[in-house]
Amino acid sequence: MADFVVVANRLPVDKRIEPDGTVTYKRAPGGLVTALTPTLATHSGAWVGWSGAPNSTDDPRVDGIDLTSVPLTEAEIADYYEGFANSTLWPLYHDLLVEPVFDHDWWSTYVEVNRKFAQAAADAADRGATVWIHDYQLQLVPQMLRDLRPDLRIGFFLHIPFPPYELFTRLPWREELLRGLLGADLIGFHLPGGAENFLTLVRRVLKLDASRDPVGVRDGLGAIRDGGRTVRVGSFPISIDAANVAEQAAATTDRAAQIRAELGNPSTILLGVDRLDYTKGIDVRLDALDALFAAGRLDPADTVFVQLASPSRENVDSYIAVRGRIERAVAHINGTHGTVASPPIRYLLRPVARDELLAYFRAADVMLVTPLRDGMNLVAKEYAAARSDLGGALVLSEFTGAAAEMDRAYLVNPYDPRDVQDMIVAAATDPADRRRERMAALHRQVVDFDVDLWSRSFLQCLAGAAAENESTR
Ligand SMILES: Nc1ncnc2c1ncn2[C@@H]1O[C@H](COP(=O)(O)OP(=O)(O)O)[C@@H](O)[C@H]1O
Ligand SMILES: O=P(O)(O)OC[C@H]1O[C@H](O[C@H]2O[C@H](CO)[C@@H](O)[C@H](O)[C@H]2O)[C@H](O)[C@@H](O)[C@@H]1O
Repeated sequence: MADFVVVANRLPVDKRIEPDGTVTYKRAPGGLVTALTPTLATHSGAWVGWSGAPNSTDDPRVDGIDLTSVPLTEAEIADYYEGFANSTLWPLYHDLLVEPVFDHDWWSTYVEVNRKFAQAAADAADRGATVWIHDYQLQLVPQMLRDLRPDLRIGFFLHIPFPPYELFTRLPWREELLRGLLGADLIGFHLPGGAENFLTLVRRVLKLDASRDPVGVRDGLGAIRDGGRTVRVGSFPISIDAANVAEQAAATTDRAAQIRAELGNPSTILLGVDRLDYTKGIDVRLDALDALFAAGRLDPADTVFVQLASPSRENVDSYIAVRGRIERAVAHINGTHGTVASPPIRYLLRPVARDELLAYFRAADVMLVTPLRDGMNLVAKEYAAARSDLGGALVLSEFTGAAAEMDRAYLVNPYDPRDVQDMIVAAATDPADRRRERMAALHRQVVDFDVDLWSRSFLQCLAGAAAENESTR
């Protein structure tokens, strides 16, 4: 039994089957696992999640963490993960960038799968344990778990934007989702705006007494009175292990120089690093580069843009469509502005090893992070952390959570093509001392506000909120 349990859609491990048939597990390098490893290591920690493959029941122990697999059938993966989570909630919570699908069968499967996760968490948690539930895939788990185990301290964190009343209330299941979340003692969002949207929804849809004061960052929590309990609501912007990224990136100097040489030593290397998702605005930056080459504002013979894309949710129609759009744009730009020997766009559709990624960060003169909407965007923070040499420049969409903290980036409105073009040119051509001064501020920001602060501040507020509820039980 564990006294600290993380519940997330995915387990934090990569499973490998070796050529001789033996199975090995390696800790996945994701932000969440990095953030929570210290807490998991100092407690008897457990992690409840899905392996990413159908019907997996392995429960390995990796790096001192007990992993509990929630097995999902192929039909559940289709209806819960690809369906309700990523074809209904994901587009609805990301400003309707594609049309969400409202399907009652998907909803039924979402309820059933959330129940499986709640039961697995209830089975893993010791008496009075702290359980931290993550993200939009599991919004019903807090209340389901509270019904099963009223003794637990329950926190919930949403990693994606939380929409305003006018969008959220399109959901036929809006009351059930709000009620599901209210099972937590503390509900965390990246930004105060998400927390305030939630308070408004609870007041208007559920007619509960919810505070109206602005929510602060890691402070100034909102409060909802629900029967005898108080549910606290706050803003906790996630970050990265910046010191570690900086140290590892500094060790890639040789490889970074080699990358520049492999690309033909152009004057300017631009870089994009993303999951292949329509929210990330990969097409926004490609369109801007096409226009800049056509107008002669950037020289395609002396500029290279490297887009490293990681395949994502490949069975979902909107992801198949965005891949097609991006690949057509890459072919169009190279065909129009390049030569056979030196195409200005280099595009890779597979995940890149961590060290290699850090070397690309060190090689890039300009990092392009142009999402149309993004809860946080850890790539922007990784780039700033990697540039302890104070080189490079970050072009960052105002529609990312990261923009709220990284205001010394070259901020752009991704919906305004001219603004994106102008900012790319400014980031590439501003005097070196101005670029350096901006990067120094960004680097300091990510080092000072790291992922440890994120998890510590959330867990501290959770302990306070839960103790308050326990004292009135
Ligand atoms: N092509 C890639 N190869 C390797 N890692 C990648 C690639 N694309 C993205 N990543 C990593 O995945 C994570 C993405 O996190 P984030 O920017 O917050 O967006 P999201 O979680 O929505 O994908 C970062 O840690 C980033 O380094
Ligand atoms: O699990 P997948 O379907 O493969 O998707 C990967 C993750 O994508 C989302 O990430 C979000 O969380 C990041 C960290 O807080 C944040 O920076 C980013 O803006 C979000 O998009 C998703 O929320 C995770 O659940 C997925 O595991």
